[in-house]
Amino acid sequence: MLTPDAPANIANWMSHGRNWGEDRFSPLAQINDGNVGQLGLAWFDDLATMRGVQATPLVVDGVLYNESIYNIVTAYNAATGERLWTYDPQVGAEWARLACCGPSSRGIAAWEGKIYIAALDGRLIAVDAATGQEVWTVQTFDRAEAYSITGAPRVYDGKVVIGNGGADYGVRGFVAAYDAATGERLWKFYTVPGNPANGPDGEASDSAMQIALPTWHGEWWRYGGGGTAWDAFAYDPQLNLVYIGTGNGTPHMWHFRSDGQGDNLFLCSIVAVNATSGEYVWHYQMVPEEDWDYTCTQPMITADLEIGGRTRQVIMQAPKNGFFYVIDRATGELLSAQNYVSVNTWASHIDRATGRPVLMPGAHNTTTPHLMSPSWLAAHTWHPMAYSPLTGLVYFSAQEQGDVYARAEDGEFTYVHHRSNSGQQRRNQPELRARLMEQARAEEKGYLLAWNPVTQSEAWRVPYRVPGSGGVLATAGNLVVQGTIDKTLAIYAADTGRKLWEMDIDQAPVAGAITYLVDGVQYIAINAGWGGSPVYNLGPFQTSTAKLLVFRLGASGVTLPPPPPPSSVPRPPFLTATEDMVARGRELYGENCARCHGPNAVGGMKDLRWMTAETRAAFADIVLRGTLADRGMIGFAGQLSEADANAIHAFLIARANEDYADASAHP
Ligand SMILES: O=C(O)c1cc(C(=O)O)c2c(n1)C(=O)C(=O)c1cc(C(=O)O)[nH]c1-2
Ligand SMILES: [Ca+2]
Repeated sequence: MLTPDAPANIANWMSHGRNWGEDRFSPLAQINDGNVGQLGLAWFDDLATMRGVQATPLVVDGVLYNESIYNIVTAYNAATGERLWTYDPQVGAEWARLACCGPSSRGIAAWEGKIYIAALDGRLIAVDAATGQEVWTVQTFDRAEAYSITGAPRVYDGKVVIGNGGADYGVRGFVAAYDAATGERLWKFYTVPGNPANGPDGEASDSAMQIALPTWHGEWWRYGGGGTAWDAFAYDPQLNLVYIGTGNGTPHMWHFRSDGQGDNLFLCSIVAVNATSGEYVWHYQMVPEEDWDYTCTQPMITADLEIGGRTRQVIMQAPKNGFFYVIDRATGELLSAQNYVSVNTWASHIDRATGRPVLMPGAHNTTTPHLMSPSWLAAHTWHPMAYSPLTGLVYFSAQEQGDVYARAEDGEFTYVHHRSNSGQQRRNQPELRARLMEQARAEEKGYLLAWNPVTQSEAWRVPYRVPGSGGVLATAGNLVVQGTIDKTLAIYAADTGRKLWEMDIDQAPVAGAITYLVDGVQYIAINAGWGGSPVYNLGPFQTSTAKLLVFRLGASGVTLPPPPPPSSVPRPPFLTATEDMVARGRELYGENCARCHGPNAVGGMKDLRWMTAETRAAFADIVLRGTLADRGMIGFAGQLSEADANAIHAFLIARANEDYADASAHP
């Protein structure tokens, strides 16, 4: 059986992180630091969407499998770009509302002649890799709950492992494994406990809930509790362990979720489970008392490192909270942890003896607004990370991006099904809030970081203008490949960070690149489509559609279509609403709109500051009655009133007036 790790598989990119340890390091070196200057565009495919495309393509034996938005999968001849088949699972556009950051998927899985698609609406679908014909489909979650899937499935030992998202709305996270041949469910592992009155779930490997239960208080199960495994997994076939990265709690505010008590296992943890049974083996919790939408679903990489004169089997992660962790992957013991960005609002350090963060005074949320950096916007989020065993360095997109947090007053928080249930309030002390927000924006940084996991120190960095650059690939050609927020694809020397090659592509890829070999020729491929979490740094106008780009040495003659001319910035209407109404709109915007349209209404998949007069006239119809539902902007009539929509519009007009002079100067 040809596994992703097999040396015979050097030409392929068969699994999400290339191998089961997900190091995103390719031993291919035909394209290298000596000749990368000759890299040119070999072929591309226009994905015909303005949404972010986050998927890592796969390549198996000369066929490239790619996934666009709404889980549409296309197979290509990997050398020529000829389309072989397309499979569209027909995901309803309304599911985009339950995906915080767009209807994108981070990828697919391949195994024994099948391609596995984890659809946004919870279906796990196996299609024939040769024809794109559906083989089997199972529904992985209850469609009445606020779950969605954006993460890539993985196949380990003939089992398809898949998690889900939804902790920002209110669900109970779990991971399940299905027989890759038949779709039969083999195990299910909950990441947080359910209502203790209901007893164990006989269908799940539930023993770990006895460990988790004492760490929860109050009535968290009413809200689901969270802990969703929405992105990263890794697998060690010798230890027979599947590593699960878990997410934040629901509601975000610890005070409302768990009466402000307890660690709340297994939120923001790595949990190792037995690959055969789904039974708990060990856990390490990065963020006890989770209170900030910090997630530990970030990419995990296994490696064998020389630490203190011994070879250690480790798993590494750089989660949202800004610390880089090196953990023994057999036992879960913390070997080291060091901050890779400035973290001085959350924790001073991680105590080696207890493995716990030493929180800064004032880190936990109160009703007074305070600035947290890192914030939910993440010091590093799902963007693929790479590790080169040749340089011994880990490469990832790091950023310093704070945000203002304050929790609602007691009695002010009411849970609403299918809605963002953060437990925050965005009204108190608006002047303090505005000042902190300004400070956060002024302190923003984004860079490509090369990190030594043994010494826990920075090797080099490439600073960018702003946060928001993409995933990373490392190769034996001494290359590190990254899409940048400056709308380029860039390649750096893996040992020094020196820039070797860069191309304008009029798109800022957030996804990770891959590399593969067909008929002795090495290619580099990447999805270039900007969107997802830090959705606001590209400026008000994103111009080109998303594209799959494929490069090789010496390619010439293939050029991208010229970018459409930027549209001008429409002058916003005068602000006539009261301050109170704007404040109410700010709050509603933060709870309902910010995840897609950007914090503080900057950027997003549609920048709402720069609506045309026609869109403004139709605002309530769009927001409440879903007149743009076919584009994924579903109506919020169940959650918002006419007055709410007007308040949100007033807030957007206020924001547009604040920023108009700047935006019209730099369209
Ligand atoms: O709590 C969750 O279940 C959940 C899910 C997702 C997701 O599925 O994309 C994200 C997050 N949280 C999240 O916290 C986050 O920052 C985030 C960024 C992105 C993205 O696609 O860029 N997704 C998600
Ligand atoms: Ca989240």
